Amino acid sequence: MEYAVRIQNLSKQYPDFSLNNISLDIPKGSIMGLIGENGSGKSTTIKAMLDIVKRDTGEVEILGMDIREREQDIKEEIGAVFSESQFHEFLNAVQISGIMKRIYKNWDEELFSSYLSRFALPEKKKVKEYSRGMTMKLAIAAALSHHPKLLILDEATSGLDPVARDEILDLFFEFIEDGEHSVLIASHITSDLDKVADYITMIHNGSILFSEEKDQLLEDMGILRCGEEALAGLSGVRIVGVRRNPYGVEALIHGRDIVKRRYPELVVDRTNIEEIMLYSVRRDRK
Ligand SMILES: Nc1ncnc2c1ncn2[C@@H]1O[C@H](COP(=O)(O)OP(=O)(O)OP(=O)(O)O)[C@@H](O)[C@H]1O
Repeated sequence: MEYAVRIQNLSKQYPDFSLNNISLDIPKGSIMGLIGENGSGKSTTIKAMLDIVKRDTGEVEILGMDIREREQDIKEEIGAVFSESQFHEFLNAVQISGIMKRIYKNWDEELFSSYLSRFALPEKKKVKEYSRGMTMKLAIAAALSHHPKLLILDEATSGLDPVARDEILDLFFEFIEDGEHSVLIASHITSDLDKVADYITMIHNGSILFSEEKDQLLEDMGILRCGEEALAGLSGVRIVGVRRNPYGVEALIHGRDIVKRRYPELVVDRTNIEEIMLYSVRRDRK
């Protein structure tokens, strides 16, 4: 398998936080969703991976290149969007295009202009007169207009309404369609990742809880609703987290198939990324 990104044992120590031995691979042509609570280390992972903050340990290979050796070449191949606005608020889209042309060898004015029309972004309006959603769309348009191979988004869709988000998600599908382009999205909007991600990595307290193929994860895991006794009597099933209510228990488990086969009398429902995230974190807090 070819990889767009390979990260091995990436660590970064801040006075009150440490990112611990993060290892993760993003196969070429796929969308990786990075999830985790506020402050879990998603942005630090992205920044350390891109050498925006200095990492303490670890190896990072992007599109087969070492970021420390070929930073400029790699930056030409990456489109990155962060949640904070990247453009000076007194600029308009035309002026931004002029600046980007000087930064990126492959800057494509026509492509940028076509994204502006597609997202209904006025060319002459200053960024400060844009809404938050418009600013995010502008940043995504700019990130895509130098023909990057890898798109990295850190909470970039959170300011968008559901219609605009859907539009952007469609764009991501188009982007990876040829198998040569890949996307890394750090997002709290787990429903977006349910829709588009091929892989999900969850970070918790600076460490990776899991990094797996989404379909496999959703196929394997399930929410079991039963009584305390039935839960205690399960075998061959790994319990990730449990919620108790007056009527019984709800547990996130690995091995939905095993439950169905061995315990046909029990109810086990499909789950989604949001439940996986909530139960995984609650386990830690019990
Ligand atoms: N420059 C810095 N100096 C010191 N601590 C930092 C710095 N940047 C981030 N941190 C700390 O690292 C931890 C992880 O922050 P990070 O921004 O990576 O989390 P996140 O998962 O992206 O959170 P969110 O979902 O809120 O954006 C936090 O405790 C934060 O205070």
